Parts: sequence; C-alpha cells; structure tokens
Amino acid sequence: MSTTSPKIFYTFTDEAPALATYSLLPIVQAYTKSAGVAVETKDISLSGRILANFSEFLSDNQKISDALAELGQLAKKPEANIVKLPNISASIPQLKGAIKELQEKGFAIPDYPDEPKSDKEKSIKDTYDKIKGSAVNPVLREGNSDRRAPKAVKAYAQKHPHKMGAWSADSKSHVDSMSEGDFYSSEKSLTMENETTVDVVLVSRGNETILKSGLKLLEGEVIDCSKMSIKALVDFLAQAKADAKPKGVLFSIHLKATMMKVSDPIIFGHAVKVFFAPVFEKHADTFNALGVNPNNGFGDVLAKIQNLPSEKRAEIEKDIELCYEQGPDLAMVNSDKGITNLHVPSDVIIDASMPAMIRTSGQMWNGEGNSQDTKAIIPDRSYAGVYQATIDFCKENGALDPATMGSVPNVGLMAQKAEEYGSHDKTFEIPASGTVEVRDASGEVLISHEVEAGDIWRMCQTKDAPIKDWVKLAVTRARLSETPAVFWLDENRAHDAELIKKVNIYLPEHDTDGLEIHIMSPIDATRFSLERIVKGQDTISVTGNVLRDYLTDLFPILEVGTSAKMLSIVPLMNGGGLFETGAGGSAPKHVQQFVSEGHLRWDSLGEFLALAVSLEHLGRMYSNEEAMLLSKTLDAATSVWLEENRSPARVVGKLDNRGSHFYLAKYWAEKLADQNENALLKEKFQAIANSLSQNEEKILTELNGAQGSPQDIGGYFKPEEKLASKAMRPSETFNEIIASLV
Ligand SMILES: NC(=O)C1=CN([C@@H]2O[C@H](COP(=O)(O)OP(=O)(O)OC[C@H]3O[C@@H](n4cnc5c(N)ncnc54)[C@H](OP(=O)(O)O)[C@@H]3O)[C@@H](O)[C@H]2O)C=CC1
Ligand SMILES: O=C(O)CCC(=O)C(=O)O
Ligand SMILES: [Mg+2]
Repeated sequence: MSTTSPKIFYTFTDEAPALATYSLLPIVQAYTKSAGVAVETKDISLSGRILANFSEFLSDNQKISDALAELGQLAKKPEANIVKLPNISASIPQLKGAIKELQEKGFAIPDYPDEPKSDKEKSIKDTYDKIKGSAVNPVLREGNSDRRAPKAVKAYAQKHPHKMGAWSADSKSHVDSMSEGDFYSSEKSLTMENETTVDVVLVSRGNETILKSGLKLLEGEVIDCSKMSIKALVDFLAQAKADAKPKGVLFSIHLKATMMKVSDPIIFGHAVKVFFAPVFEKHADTFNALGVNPNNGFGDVLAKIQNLPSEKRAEIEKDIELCYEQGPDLAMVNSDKGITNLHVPSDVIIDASMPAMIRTSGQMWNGEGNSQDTKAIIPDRSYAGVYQATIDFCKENGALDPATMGSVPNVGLMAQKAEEYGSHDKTFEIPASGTVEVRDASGEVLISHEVEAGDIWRMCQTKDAPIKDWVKLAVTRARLSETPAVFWLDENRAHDAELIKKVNIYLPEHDTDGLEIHIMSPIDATRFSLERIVKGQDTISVTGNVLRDYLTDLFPILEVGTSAKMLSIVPLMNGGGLFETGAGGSAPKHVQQFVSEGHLRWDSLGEFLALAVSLEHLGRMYSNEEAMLLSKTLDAATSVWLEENRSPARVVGKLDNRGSHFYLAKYWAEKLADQNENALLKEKFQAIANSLSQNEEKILTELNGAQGSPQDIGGYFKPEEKLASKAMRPSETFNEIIASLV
C-alpha cells in the first residue's frame, strides 16, 4: 500500500474533450470527493504548453507551471494515476493559430520563426518544435498500450449496429504506394550488443556534418534507420496523379503529419507541389518571395497570396483553377468551404481517415459534396498493405457486419518513446548528396545509407525493457481474455526481423501453455484477423507503435462506429496507471458545431471507462474501499447509460454531451444508492438520485434549451474558463444538485 495521498490527475486538453471537461469534471469531482479521492486537473493543452514554455515572455500573473513535465516525472513513479484525454498534436498551422490567439489575448509570446535568422530565433523555433506534433503522448506513455472494446460496448454495438457502407467487387477504391525508394525498402536495423553512444554524420564530398551527436543507446536496444528517396517519391506522386484522373477516383493523401512531425509534413509538401505543379513552377519566384511553405499545406499558399496586388493574385487564382480542372478530383475535407485534402497537413490523419473511408464504402467526399471512389495515397509501404488487405477483403466479402463481427483488441509497443515516437530528433531532410553514417564511439560505422539532397533520413530506437514488457502484456491479455494473439511483424523488414528474434527469446519466459500465439506479416495478420472477425471471433493484435495507432482506430471504427468507445489502458512500467480516454483525437469538427449551433456531439464514454479503471487502480493501490465502490458503480452506471442509449446525438435539438453527462450522474447516483457495502455513500447518493430523478424533465429542458444558437466560449485554443463553463453547464437545477455534494 502506498503512503502518498490518493489522487487522480485529470488532464485538461483541447477542443471537444476540453469542452466536455467543463461539464463532466465538476460531476466527477463531486462524486469522488465523497470517497476522499481528489481529482486534480493538469493543463496540457496546446495553449497551456506554449505558455509554460515561454514564461520569460509573460508577466508574473500570466506564468503557469509546466504541467506536462510534471506529469512526465509522475508517470515514472508508482503512485501515478493519470486520466489522459486526447490533445492536439499540433501541425504548424495549428501551432500558429494558437500563437496568434494567445497574442491577441495579451500574452506577449513570440511568433513562430519559419526561417530563424538569429540564435535567439533559432532557440524560439526549437522550443516551438518541441511543442508541435506528438509532444504529449510520448512523454506520458511510460508503458505499453492495452486498447480494447469493453464487453458492454461490444454487446451494445452488436445489438444496435451502426451504419456501414456497402462494398462491391467493382469498387475502384484502392491504396497506392511506392514500389521502390521508400522507407520500407531501405530500412536497416541493429540490436546493440553493448551500451554505446552514436553520432549520425552526413559525409558529403569529403565534408562531414554532424546531424546528431552523443546519442546514448542501451544494451539490447534496437535501432532502425531508413530513407525516403525524394526523387522516387515525386515520380510516384506524379504517377498517382496521372493515374487517378482516367480512373475517375479521388486523389487523396493519407499521412500522419502530427505524429511523424518531421518526415510526414515534408512528404505532404511534395504532394501539394506535385498536385499544383504548374502553379508552383510558374510562380516560383513569387512564392519564394512570399515565403510559401507547401509543407504547411496548400492553405498556406492561399493565405499568403492574399497579400499580393489584386492583379497578380487573380492570375495565380486562375492558374489554380486550371489545376483543379485539369487534375484528378481531389478528396475534400469540407466541400462547402472548399477545403481540400491538401489544405492543412493535420486535417486528414491516416489513423482516423482510412477507417472512415472504409466504413463509407471506400469513398470520400468530392468537390460537389458527393461521395466517390478514392485513390488513397500512402507513399511508404511499411503499413499501407494493411489497408489494401482490408479493402480487398471488403471487395471479396462485402462490408463487415457490426452486428456479428468479432473484435481485434491491441497490445501496442510504445513505452519510453519506442519506435516512431523516438524518431523526431533523428529525422532529417538531407541538405546535400552523400552518405549518412551511424557511427559508434569507436568510430565504427554501424549503419549507412547513400542519400541525395532532399531525401528524408530517419532513425528510430526501441529499448529492450519496453519490448520485454510488451511481450509480457501480450501473454497476459491472451491469457485473461482466452484469445489468440498475433504479433504483426514482417520478417522481411529489418526492424521487425530484430523484434522477432527478441519475441522468440522472451515468449518462452512466460507460461504460454494452451495459448495460441502467432507471428505474421501485417498483411497476413490483417487477412487472418478479418477471416476470424467475420466468424465473430476475436484476435489480439500485438504490434509496434504505428500499427498500434492505426489498428486502434481501424477496428474500433469498423466494429463499434468510433474509437471513442475504447478502453485504453497504459500500465506504466513503474507500477502506475495511465488511463487514456478512447483512442481517437480531439474532434475539431465538434467544436465548430458547438460554436455555431450550441450542440456538442462529443461522446465522453471513453472518459467514463477511463475513470472507472483509474478509480479501480487507485482503490487497489491505497486499499480504498470507497474508490473501489465508485469504480464498480460507475461501470454499472455506464452499462445502463449504454443500454438506455444516452450517447449524444449528432444533431442539434437532441441530447448532447451535457445531457449525456446528466444521465451518467443520475445512473451513477442510483447505483451508489442501490449498493449495501457503504451506508454513508448509500444515504448520500440516495438523496442525489432522488433529486436528479425528480428534476429530470426540468434539467433536460434547461440543458437542451441551451441548444440552437451560436455560443461564445471566448477562444478556440484557450477558451475563457467562465464563458466555457457557463456554456457547458447551462442547467442551474443540475448545478445546484451537484453543488450540494461538495
Ligand atoms: N490521443 C491523442 O491525444 C490523439 C490526438 N489526436 C489529435 O486530435 C486532433 C484531431 O484528429 P483527427 O484525426 O481529426 O481525429 P479525431 O479522432 O479527433 O476525429 C475524427 C472523427 O472521429 C469521431 N470522434 C472522435 N472522437 C469522438 C468522440 N469522443 N465522440 C464522438 N465522435 C468522436 C468524430 O466523428 P464525427 O465528426 O463523424 O462525429 C471525429 O470527427 C489532431 O490535432 C490530432 O493530432 C488524434 C488522435 C489521438
Ligand atoms: O500521439 C499522437 O499524436 C497521436 C496518438 C494517436 O493517434 C493514438 O495514440 O491513437
Ligand atoms: Mg490514433
């Protein structure tokens, strides 16, 4: 039993989950207080992280502490108990949007220097670059991941299946990937025999440039290095564009520019340049003078040409129009507003976008607002085959049926910045042709690649202890759920081949008697899992970090309609618990809807599930019976909530996020009133349950009555607490009942 006081840290993040927090957290805090459990917020929002990192630019009353760093430290301690909501992993346009809003609010933080000129600007850019992209998750994820649909969620989805677009064999939708020159074809990997320190050096025409120096590697650590040939990429993109037009399919690029924050924006930028090639060629000088950066999306071009004299602007706009006319149709993010797939690198993120496409018969939206077959461009082949295999399966067998299909839970390797999460500071856009060498302390070259100017070279690292822990977690999950487990590892990929060696060493350290455990390539594993899924059978996917990300959106979206309904546990390697809410992101579209019509369709089911496991973890750790009881009753309440279909509706005028929280509070109070383990809590919550029940109609009228008109929350990246709280807690009756608990 721990001696520290029981506390749950609840992260305050961004966009829809942050809005939902204004409504849900006061309820949660009031309920848990009864059990002596404090729930404290930690601001890890994009705006919070910016302010924490630029303290020296702020007045004393504007300064805030670095909550992410604090939580990162905590995650390494046994007492860690963190409920983590999705946060923005910011692309440059998102980062700049947040900076602008904060500046307008009177925070004198610096602009993002696109092309830093002085040392001071370089240091500002470095700090911002640490805030951008996946800057939160790798810090908190000091453990591997266990994501699955809880039984109640799966049962509900089978009883009330969501809509699934039909598939036919003549669908023209497909995945298009490079056939050479990608990361997949160039990967080299090694396991360190001893602890060592390496440098990454570019040797070019006799000159040496240190790209990274003094990188410490542990014994048993796996490194992998690969490059993307830009020449091959550009040829491929041009070919894909030429192929899409006669096939009549949408041109759509699917990347992870947020998580792969160095490599993927560059790849995205090439796609922008290839699609709008005539414009970039003809107006190269103007774009240079304007400082256009295609890596930030075509939106950057459109924004920057606004500053041109009207005649020049009109000429460029005409050339852009011509590109649209002559090129293939582009997949749209918002056809009403003319926002295309190429506008912003973070609008289409592969983990969410590919499953959404597969759920919709392989189609995406075109410029007319109609759905159309799509060429999904995923340049690198490392994982693209998983989507093609799924599409092939749907073409052969028709759409999957959520009413009968099985499940694919995931055990994912991600602890201690494993794999791609550790690549950010070791990914480079190569400035000159030559050789990139990884040299150990003795100067021996461990890995080398021939490169050309513009190529992307990257190195990932994976420590041994997380791999061991991952194998153990896979066996534990297979045993507990009596489900076959498949390691999705491709023996033909250098990195995976190293991992297979380790899996073969670590698996025998566990009791695997009677368990069905396989190692298969991602494509074979997809097929294997899908063949089982249609028979209603479950198969655990045991994967690396990227597939963890992809599969925990893919299967949940197909199985239960959204990854928001996933239980997402990270057993921290030092004994603590990180409980993530759902497996999706922060749903920017939901905020737009809330601000324009006062309806928030964010589903907080992920938060309910995470909170229940967090309370259970705390209860066990501190032998706190009340916390255990709160956990048990919250789970029971969540089941009723699902059964009674209290998820937020998608459309204005019907139950939204706030109303859905009312029902959770009601059912939770009823379950606490029903139990006989703790008389004090029983009595306390009997009164609450009665008040909530008697006032149900009044509260719902107050909550739903607040819908239908635009909402002012005083900001996007940093809403004003008072306004946001007022908007998210519009029922005085409900607020008073909750306040009576505190
Ligand atoms: N763990 C994390 O912190 C993660 C963060 N992100 C970040 O989130 C942002 C948005 O990413 P994006 O790729 O658009 O993915 P999102 O998961 O935010 O959104 C995709 C769609 O999924 C549905 N959805 C997701 N969560 C919920 C929920 N709780 N309730 C109801 N519907 C939900 C919504 O569909 P509909 O609109 O049809 O209702 C939404 O538009 C980015 O900044 C990204 O970096 C992304 C993934 C994970
Ligand atoms: O870390 C990120 O940026 C995204 C994480 C994500 O999408 C996930 O964990 O599913
Ligand atoms: Mg994801």
